[in-house]
Amino acid sequence: MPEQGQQNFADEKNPTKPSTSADAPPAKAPKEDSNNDQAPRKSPHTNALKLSQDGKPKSSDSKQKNQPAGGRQTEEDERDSSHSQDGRARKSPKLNGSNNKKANTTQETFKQRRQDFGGRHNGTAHSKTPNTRADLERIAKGLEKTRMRLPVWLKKTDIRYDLRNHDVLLLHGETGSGKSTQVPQFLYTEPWCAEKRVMVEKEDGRKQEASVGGVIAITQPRRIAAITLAQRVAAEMGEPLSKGSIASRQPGKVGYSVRFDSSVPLGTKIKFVTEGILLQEMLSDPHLRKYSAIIVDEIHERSMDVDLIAGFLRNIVHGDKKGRGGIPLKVIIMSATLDKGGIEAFFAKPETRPDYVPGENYGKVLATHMSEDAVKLNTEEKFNKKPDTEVKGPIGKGNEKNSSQESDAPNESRRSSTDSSFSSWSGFSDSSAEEGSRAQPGTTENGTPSTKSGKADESRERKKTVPEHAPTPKGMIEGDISANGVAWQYIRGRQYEVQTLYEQQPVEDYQHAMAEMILRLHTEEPLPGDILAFLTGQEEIQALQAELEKYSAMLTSNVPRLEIKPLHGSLSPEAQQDAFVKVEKKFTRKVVLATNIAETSLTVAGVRYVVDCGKAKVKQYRPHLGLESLLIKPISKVSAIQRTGRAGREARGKCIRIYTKKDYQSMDQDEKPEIMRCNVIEAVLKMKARGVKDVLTFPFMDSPDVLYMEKALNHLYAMDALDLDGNLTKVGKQMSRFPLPATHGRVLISAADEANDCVLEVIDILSCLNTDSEVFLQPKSEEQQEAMDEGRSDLVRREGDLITLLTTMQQYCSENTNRNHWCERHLVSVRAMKLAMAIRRELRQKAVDAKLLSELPPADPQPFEPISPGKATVVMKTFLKAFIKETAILGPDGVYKTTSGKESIYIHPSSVLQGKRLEAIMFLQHVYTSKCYAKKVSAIQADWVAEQYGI
Ligand SMILES: Nc1ncnc2c1ncn2[C@@H]1O[C@H](COP(=O)(O)OP(=O)(O)OP(=O)(O)O)[C@@H](O)[C@H]1O
Repeated sequence: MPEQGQQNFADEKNPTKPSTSADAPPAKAPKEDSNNDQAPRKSPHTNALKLSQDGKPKSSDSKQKNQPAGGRQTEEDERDSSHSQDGRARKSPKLNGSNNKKANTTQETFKQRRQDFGGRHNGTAHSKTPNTRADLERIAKGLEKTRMRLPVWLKKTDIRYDLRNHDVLLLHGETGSGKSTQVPQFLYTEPWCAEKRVMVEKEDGRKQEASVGGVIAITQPRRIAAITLAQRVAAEMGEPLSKGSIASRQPGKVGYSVRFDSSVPLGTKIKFVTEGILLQEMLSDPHLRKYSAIIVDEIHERSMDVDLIAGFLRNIVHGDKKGRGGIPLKVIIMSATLDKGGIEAFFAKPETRPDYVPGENYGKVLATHMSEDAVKLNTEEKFNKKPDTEVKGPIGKGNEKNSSQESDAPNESRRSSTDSSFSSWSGFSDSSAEEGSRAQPGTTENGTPSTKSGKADESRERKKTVPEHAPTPKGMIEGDISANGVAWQYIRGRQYEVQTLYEQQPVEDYQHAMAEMILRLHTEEPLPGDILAFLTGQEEIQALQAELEKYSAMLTSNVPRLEIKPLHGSLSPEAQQDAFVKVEKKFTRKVVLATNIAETSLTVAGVRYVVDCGKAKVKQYRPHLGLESLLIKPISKVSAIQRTGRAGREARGKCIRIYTKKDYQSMDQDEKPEIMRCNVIEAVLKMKARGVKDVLTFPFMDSPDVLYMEKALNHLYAMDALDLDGNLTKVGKQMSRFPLPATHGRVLISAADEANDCVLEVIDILSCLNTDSEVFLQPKSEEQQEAMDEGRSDLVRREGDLITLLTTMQQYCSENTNRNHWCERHLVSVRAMKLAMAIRRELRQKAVDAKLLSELPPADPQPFEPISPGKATVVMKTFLKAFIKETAILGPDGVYKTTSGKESIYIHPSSVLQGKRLEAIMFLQHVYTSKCYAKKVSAIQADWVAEQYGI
């Protein structure tokens, strides 16, 4: 459901920016998702699944056995299939395995293979933690061979060599080639990476001795990637990675730091961080003195934060380095879908590219992130190989007609070798075939050298062997060998190949098609081989999970069990980690249903099949309304390639795209950078807080629209964060130090004014607003609605949602028996409340540090005292200071009109004020679908608005 980004703490990509979480409306809510206006949901296999009298699925007709899954069209062939003309009516998959004898006899092999497959301690979430150094070393030893087979290993020497001679390296390597896990390990022992004591220049020009360097930071767009990569790298290095405060007292080389969770052992050399955390660190360490190198991973995502980081890094790289005592900061930019030319121009020494001007490059220098050729290389050419290399092994049988023959006559009705793999569920993979399918590093699957220069690269590799911990050996050139100062490496090949399949015809209902495909894969593909499916949001995931679980219960005993795991931003970190755990149960296949949170960086243990719906929720700013909306849109080619790359990481795999090849070809090359389509108020505040005087001349790869910048500057000025000269005021400085969206920070500061004196109340409300999911669970039926109305009657306040949230938090905290039961009774989310409590603790402490509170309040539980109407008015007026533009007045026609744009707006069904006719409202969020809904609504008076506008 598209909606305005909810401001929240735990947003994956940026802890201080609006969340993309969406909540399901109550049963009686109108259909909101205009982008998702589809026919009523059908069960998967309505055409297909035949149930016997006892409700169990019957086997479908034997013809089905030979049909390709969903009549897919591979990259190189089209064929007739079980599709009807409209491409939707696939025939039934067999839900009772056709090869149960093989299945039963191979269960032992399966068990064995699962152990070989990586074991428990491979850096994925696991149930048992190794205790001793010896355990850790054993695990690391076990992973060594796998590491050395990664394509990036062939480039180890080149990478080291380049960074001894350049400050910037662009690393373009295919998904799964080993960039994120191996590159920091190649570099942390390099001589330039040692910590040094030097004289640095302070902001006031005075000199002082300080430590510079010693640590490598690797930024990730999402917290889950930062955590799982740190776990993996720690496992590969035989290093401990404990949680919480113990971690900071224990020695170790690998750590991570994300919002609300960090593990940074003593002596950390490699630290995975989210982009937001690195920006936060720059507040106190603008020269990044702690670091010898910053690796910016997945730059293609072009989040607002990564664009800011790139600009700051460019300034450090080309600056005078006095703040670092003359020690250069190495910058490594990595992606599987890298815009090489554009980023190279951006980081090049300015004197070498006098024609290059940062700032207006989207669609020109910086577009596109990948050249068409590179995309081709990653997709079409890759799969256009000789059929025997493509289909041998566990997925295909390798004995059918080859696909190149078929591609000669694409319209003929025939089965390709690839299709055969969808014939029926047929037991377990053949390990020898599996081994055979492994693409050797540096070679393509048919054995030819994979790097562009092939043998030349290998001999260069031999010549330039740099032993660990060694100074530059003879023969290696010291000094800057590239005039523009930017080195570039390309890593071709991933460890295992992935075959891409398309729909033959556009699907009418992608959710239905996804369900059908998942079941089809499950019933026809051998184990092991988990499935990762990409959907657009939480509601879709929940609906599909319910559907699959229902069908799972109907599977006959000779078909593996299904274990469904959701993976989206609104889940707790623990619940997210659950999706990464290898399935321990026998004869079971894991199906992970994910949003684009899993699109880049991640290796989800066990996954061999990816099913991609081809869509995602995208945030869009409308400056004239001052509103931001989430819309479901087709993804870009770059995203499709990244999603495909989630398969083929532990074994060869398949990616099934629930769209046609034509759809793929018509996709945009890449996503417009966030900074060009979103509200930039957070970015402007961050720049100002880090000393950028003129934000319009900041070296952005792509500059936001001047109108967006002006809006942001005006808004900050209206909130007293900037003075007339555009300098940050005391209020602005305080705002930037709170881990909150700018508007929320402003409210908190106003709350401390003597006239308001409501800091604790405001913190309670902000804590609830900044969780990553809704505090109130939505009823799913009429009965639940009734139960909820009754259960929540003591929480609901006529002043609206903010005061209702305050009452909820206060009652929850006063509960001294069982808080979980309390949540259950009130249909309140236990998880959201736990997170809200963590945020509350942090905000209270920060409020004391910022002197907004004189001391910490007494510990809970405290007796509950309902807020008085007078105080409630004060609290709402405090919010109005930052949300004056988010107000609306009731018109004579009974419709609210926004005070800033005179747009019609309606109270969302989830609000306690829904259906109420009030003089005026203030809303903190909105959902823009078929019409504009206001969320988090408060009942206010029109003269408060006039007062605030100074009318
Ligand atoms: N948590 C993990 N569990 C199991 N294997 C892993 C894990 N993380 C990485 N690997 C293995 O290491 C390989 C390389 O992973 P890595 O993340 O370094 O690749 P990458 O080139 O950065 O990929 P991408 O561009 O998709 O982020 C994976 O293909 C997988 O085989």
